[in-house]
Amino acid sequence: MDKYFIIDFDSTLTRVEAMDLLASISLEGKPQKEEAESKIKELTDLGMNGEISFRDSLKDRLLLLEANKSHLPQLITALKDQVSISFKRNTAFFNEYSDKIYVISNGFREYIEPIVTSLGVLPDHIFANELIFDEKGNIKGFDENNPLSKDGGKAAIIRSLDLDGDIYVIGDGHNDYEIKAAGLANKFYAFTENISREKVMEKADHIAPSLDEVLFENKINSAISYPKNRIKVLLLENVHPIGVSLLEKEGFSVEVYPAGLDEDELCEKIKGISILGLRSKTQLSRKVIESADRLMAVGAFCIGTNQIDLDACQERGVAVFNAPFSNTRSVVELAIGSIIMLIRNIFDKSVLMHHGKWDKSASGSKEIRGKKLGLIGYGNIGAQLSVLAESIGMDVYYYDTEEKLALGNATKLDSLEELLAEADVVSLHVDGRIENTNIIGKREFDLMKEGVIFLNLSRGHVVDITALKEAITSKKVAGSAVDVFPVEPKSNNDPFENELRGLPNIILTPHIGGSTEEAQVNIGQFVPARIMDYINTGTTTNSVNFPNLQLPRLQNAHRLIHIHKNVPGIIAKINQLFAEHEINIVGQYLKTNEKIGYVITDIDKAYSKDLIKALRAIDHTIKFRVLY
Ligand SMILES: NC(=O)C1=CN([C@@H]2O[C@H](COP(=O)(O)OP(=O)(O)OC[C@H]3O[C@@H](n4cnc5c(N)ncnc54)[C@H](O)[C@@H]3O)[C@@H](O)[C@H]2O)C=CC1
Ligand SMILES: O=C(O)CCC(=O)C(=O)O
Repeated sequence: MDKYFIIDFDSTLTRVEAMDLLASISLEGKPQKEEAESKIKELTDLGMNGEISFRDSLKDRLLLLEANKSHLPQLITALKDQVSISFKRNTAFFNEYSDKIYVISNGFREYIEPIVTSLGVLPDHIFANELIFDEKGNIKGFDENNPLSKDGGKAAIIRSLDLDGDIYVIGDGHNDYEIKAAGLANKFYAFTENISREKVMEKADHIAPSLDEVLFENKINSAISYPKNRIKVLLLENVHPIGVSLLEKEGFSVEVYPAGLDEDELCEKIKGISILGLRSKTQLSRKVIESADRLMAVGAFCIGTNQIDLDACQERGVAVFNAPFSNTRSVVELAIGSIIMLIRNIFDKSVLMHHGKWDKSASGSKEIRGKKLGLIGYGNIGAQLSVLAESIGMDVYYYDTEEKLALGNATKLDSLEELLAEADVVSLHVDGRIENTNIIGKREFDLMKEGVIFLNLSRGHVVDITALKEAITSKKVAGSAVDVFPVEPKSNNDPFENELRGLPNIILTPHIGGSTEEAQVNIGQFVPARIMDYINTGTTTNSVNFPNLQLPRLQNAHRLIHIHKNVPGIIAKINQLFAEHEINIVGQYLKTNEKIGYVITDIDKAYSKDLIKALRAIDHTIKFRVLY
């Protein structure tokens, strides 16, 4: 059975309503411009939603336009730039299916024809209204005998065409739906790439956020390998709106959830999800990863990735990305602020003031100048804190399990014990790997100086909380700032339970070290960019569990992405298949880590389905995808 595609023009084939554009040209410099333009938009919407008769909407809009024939060339030039993005990239569809595509519009042939014929639509497959001009070229009306100037006009045209086959209507307006309502189409696709009209979407058989979606649904080759709207993204834990909007703009279907989810909830929610975004609260366990059926990438909208089972992700070919330095500065600033507040006992004094008590005294209150700051963990945060603390007069000492370059005048120490014995202020900046559980406990507090200030802004489980409580109670620790806890509430609505509550000179903060507007914007931009690079090109730069490969943009080629278990001989098998299928390789990139191999092969356009099947069937293949 032949398939015919009936395509609407305004807001479907082009991103705009041509009449709005004509108004902005014809009313340029006229005092009534703004008012007339908004009236035209309103009339367009009322007509498109089926709230007023189409003919009335057209008549009233034309009157407001005050347009002339001389405005049309400018309109046509502007419209050429406004062809919808997914239509622009699918010109091959217009060429291949030219005898099956009709553009039927209630707009005007005078500007529609030059645009759609340039895409490959045949002139006798264009049906539209026609303008009438007076002797001065002013638009004075339209041909009222044209069926498209009447309500139900589109259906009348289809009826007269008497097409022998299935009919698919693609449009954004109620008048497009009417073709289906009249029993003349098999399917109505509500096209939402440019505008989403609730009333139209409700009636659609299928929502099509792009032409690619229609082509994919109809098993027709499209310019991209997979419609983006089919890629579902789940963003948990209040990811910054900028991240949400970047992923939406890319065309993904994005769902947001304000809090974290527990394991069972997530096992359910993750079904069908291709990209998961989370922060520090959500535990992405092996069980969850094994419940995922489409997961391709995880974005940790934070630095730490200890909440994610990275091995399980790797074994399933799921690439994990984080934001390794987007909130570094924010944590450092909170640490500096906390040190000063604690060493002056400001918080307790402030609380007393709120209760009406004036306690002016210098006792136990010190400057930080000349005090020894001991940093445990000298990574991005530790090192930046080192520089800032030194610039305000502290002497910095650090201990790191890795070899790290001392910045400024910082002194590297060879053991944790040395550091604990030396420091007036101890600040923890290690990562949350499981081996770091309780690295600071009773023994370590005992090794610290009397009256030490102790900060943990890294991860809750690295400190034994009971030991810290005892150290505070016994006055061994004179002040402490704790931002992270072994158990943290899932959302702002859940209570905070912890034995540190109510102790003196303790700053408790709800895991907000990285929660500044600047950091969240940085993260919201950084992580989606990595994910989109990965989805669109296969690039894995900054992935925390995949071999890092920076790939060139695809040009006139197909990219085959093969993720496999790192066992000998896979690349040989891949290339043997290319040779057997006489495939010309235009570029190949390979990187492995201990567990997986990541092979990207760019090939000439021609390849067979058998090749793809054979590549997928290679033993130890974890994931395979094609990009074009
Ligand atoms: N409170 C908050 O809101 C935030 C907390 N964080 C936490 O801070 C941690 C550190 O962040 P970055 O400095 O960016 O990470 P990083 O990975 O650059 O640095 C961590 C450093 O700790 C060292 N290290 C690990 N275990 C150690 C041990 N047992 N003893 C001594 N050194 C050890 C590592 O060798 C590394 O140099 C993150 O992993 C995250 O858990 C990060 C951002 C915000
Ligand atoms: O802001 C968050 O949710 C987590 C911050 C954090 O701990 C991190 O970046 O590792």
